[in-house]
Amino acid sequence: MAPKVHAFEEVARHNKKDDCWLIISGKVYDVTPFLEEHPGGDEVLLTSTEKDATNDFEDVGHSDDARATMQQFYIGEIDESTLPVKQQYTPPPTASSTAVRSSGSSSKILLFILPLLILGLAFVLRFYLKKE
Ligand code: HEM
Repeated sequence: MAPKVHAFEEVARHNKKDDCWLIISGKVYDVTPFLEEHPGGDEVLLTSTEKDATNDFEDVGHSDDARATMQQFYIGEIDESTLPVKQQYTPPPTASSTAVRSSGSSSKILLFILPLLILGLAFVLRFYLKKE
């Protein structure tokens, strides 16, 4: 029989002590009956719900025994396309960097306009002084 494919949203709803599902290496496990027996405690299992717990599971370096034990809790596969995409953190532009950028461009304009203004003023003064 083909394994049942679960959507992430559905799996994520099973996040309680009396109803706890985990996603590990693309597979879904209903570990509810194992919570009390888990040598690492029930809390770590509960905090590994609502996400892909593969890293959490592998980071501990579980034994082959643990991997054999988990088989009895297997209830299907996760629909990978429904897993939330890990967002890459891109820091927003800081106030100082935008200030530098904008002050940079406005000072360039000023550098261009200032000599023209001075030149214009010189012409106007010359015109009036000649008249007098
Ligand atoms: C179906 C899933 C899981 C099964 C069957 C399982 C089983 C086991 C077993 C049998 C042990 C004893 C040590 C060993 O044999 O490796 C253990 C320890 C432990 N597990 Fe899990 N585990 C599962 C998932 C998880 C997850 C998702 C975490 C999250 C971090 C976790 C965290 C731990 C921790 C912290 C220990 C204690 C390690 C120590 O004190 O040495 N386990 N687990």
